[in-house]
Amino acid sequence: MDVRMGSTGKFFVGGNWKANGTKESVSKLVSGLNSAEITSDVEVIVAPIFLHLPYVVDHIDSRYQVSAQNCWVGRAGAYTGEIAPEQLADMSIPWVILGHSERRSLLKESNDFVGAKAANALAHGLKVIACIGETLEQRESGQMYDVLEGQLKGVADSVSSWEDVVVAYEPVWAIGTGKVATPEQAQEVHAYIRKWLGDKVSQDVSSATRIIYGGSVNDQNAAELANKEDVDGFLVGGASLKADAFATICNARAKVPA
Ligand SMILES: O=C[C@H](O)COP(=O)(O)O
Repeated sequence: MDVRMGSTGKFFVGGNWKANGTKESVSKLVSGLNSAEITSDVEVIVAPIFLHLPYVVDHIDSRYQVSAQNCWVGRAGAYTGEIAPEQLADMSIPWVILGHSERRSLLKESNDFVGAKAANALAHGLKVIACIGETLEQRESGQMYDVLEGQLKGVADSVSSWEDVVVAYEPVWAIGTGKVATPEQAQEVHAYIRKWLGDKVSQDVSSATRIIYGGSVNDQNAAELANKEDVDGFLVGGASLKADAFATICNARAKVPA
């Protein structure tokens, strides 16, 4: 087993459906995924909106796991509009995406808040895809590593066990823009994240934690990115809404010559 590939030893691909979908389109997407050919060497997660979670849990093939796109920072209770991690667990939802840049920018989620949510989700038995990433302005003004470190520290300060954490590096400038990071850019940042985990958390966590890339991944560019040493998978937005394209992305590592 490749020790970098986390406890399951598998390449990891998440499909973040964001706030997309109707009953009809989600039903078609689930059917398409159920008949897609996907290598067994990959762990695949799909993340519909809260409303569609029960349908997807009930109808998607067991080759896929289901994720929420957010959860509350505390327990269930008087928090209007929120959904607590134990409620997701009760609905057989094993994963949650936290700290996505759309929530950080649009909803002003801070590094500490994301870290607290991650710790709370883990404490209630969920697995966490923790997202980090810099804006173009931050990259071009030389602040990229400070920004990434602040985001990593937000998680590391709150989380004591990393076994059920996947880190998603998603440069904001690449999300939904069609401007994918080059394989070299992705590798450079993934290597930085792995080193940071080794220096600040532990070598074991650094070796075992999967670091996945997100930002304009599609069926054309996935294989080249998957070939990079520290790219352990993908978090896919737009292309995850098409079953064929998503299946190709899921199989991207399998297509890379050893
Ligand atoms: O969570 C997924 C990312 O935001 C990437 O989205 P995208 O593939 O549409 O660029």
